Amino acid sequence: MNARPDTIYALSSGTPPAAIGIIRVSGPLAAGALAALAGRVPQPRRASYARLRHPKSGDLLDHALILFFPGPRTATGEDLCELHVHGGRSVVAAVLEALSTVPGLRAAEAGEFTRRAFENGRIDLTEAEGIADLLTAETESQRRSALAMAGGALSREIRGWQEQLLAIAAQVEAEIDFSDEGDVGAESAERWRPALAELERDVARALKRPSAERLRDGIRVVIAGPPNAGKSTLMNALAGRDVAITSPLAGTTRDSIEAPVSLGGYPFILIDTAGLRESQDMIEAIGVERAEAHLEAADVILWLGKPDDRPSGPRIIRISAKSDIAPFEPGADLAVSALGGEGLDRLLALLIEISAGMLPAEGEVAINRRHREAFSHAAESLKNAAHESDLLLVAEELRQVRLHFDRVTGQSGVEDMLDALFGRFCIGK
Ligand SMILES: Nc1nc2c(ncn2[C@@H]2O[C@H](COP(=O)(O)OP(=O)(O)OP(=O)(O)O)[C@@H](O)[C@H]2O)c(=O)[nH]1
Ligand SMILES: [K+]
Ligand SMILES: [Mg+2]
Repeated sequence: MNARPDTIYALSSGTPPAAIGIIRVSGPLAAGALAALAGRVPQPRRASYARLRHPKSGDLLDHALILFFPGPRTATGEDLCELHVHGGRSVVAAVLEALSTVPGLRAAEAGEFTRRAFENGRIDLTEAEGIADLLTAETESQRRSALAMAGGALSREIRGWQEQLLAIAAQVEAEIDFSDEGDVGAESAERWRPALAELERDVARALKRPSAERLRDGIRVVIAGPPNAGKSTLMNALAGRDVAITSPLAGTTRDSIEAPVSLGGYPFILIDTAGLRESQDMIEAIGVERAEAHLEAADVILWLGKPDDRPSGPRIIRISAKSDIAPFEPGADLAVSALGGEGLDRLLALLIEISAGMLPAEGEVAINRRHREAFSHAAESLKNAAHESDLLLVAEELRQVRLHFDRVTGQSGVEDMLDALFGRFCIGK
């Protein structure tokens, strides 16, 4: 970073018009910006009323609430101020324009406030990721996991591991020094091995955590079966809206249709597919191929065919469909009438029960691909260390483990991913 960073500003609240608009200014000139527009800098961390005037023309822009937060104990780690103005389009535009005339100020880029928080050590990388996830969270389970991550749940855990690692490494180093002096007793040696094994277990357990990608994109529920089984009707019933065309004609659905839905606070992607049959129709045949590909990638399959014909897959709910007019299929898990509503509640409950195991529990964080990669490298090095007898090599493996942990929290080797991460944020965050 520069010795003296730019002072940046942006509208941090939602798109106008709105009741209020909150404009944030961060950087060494934040107080100066307040002085330029409000004529004074208020007492730290106290909201106060001010008339905002254009610094050049002196025109009255708005009546506002202003706040000043002196760094470094602020959201960005810098001097920070907020202008709570009326959220009309032209009010916000006028105040932003006025700020642009203050020398040394410039408009913030997407995610730049959060990036400064990271660069100034206010948050680590996992917390920044948690904030990014929180901004896009649409379901309860996404919000809970993102909140835990943003609140530092994963950082705290890694900090704990780093401490254990440090203690182990110190003992290994001490043994290396002793063995140089040639007086190490074999039985006093290697007391650190159990601690190493424990750390290895902890990291292995973390690797089994639910995937953040699945949490973000939803659990893939594929509705499949022969033509006219009632798949699209069930899709519409579960989605609560008319997503797919239904009709008495077999072969109505020819392409797959996806609908993201939130059920019981969990994110799902419902996928309706073409009825599985040998078809002479080329387009329908392609649809059937797609259906089979979806079945391969499904997290859960809702099977509406004969229970014995079911495809192989991890989790299958065999549904005896059209229970209002059709007899129960022996071997099915439950009877459902998508039109009449019978069995829909039980199906929903079953889906949610299955999903609960795939998504993070209360207070637990899901880990993303980046975390997973670093953790599996760390696990690999921990394993190598555990099987190594040469203490110098053990020490080297432990050093590698530390670097992998550092990568997760952003202490090292992450420059390449920072732009990608902070680019996910909107301007003003
Ligand atoms: N009585 C009754 N009819 C149903 C039910 N579900 C679907 N149907 C009817 O069955 C017919 C076929 O339903 P679809 O939902 O189009 O079946 P599909 O499996 O998507 O059919 P394809 O896309 O052609 O493979 C339609 O006429 C629906 O109204 C149900 O629960 N009860
Ligand atoms: K049909
Ligand atoms: Mg259909």
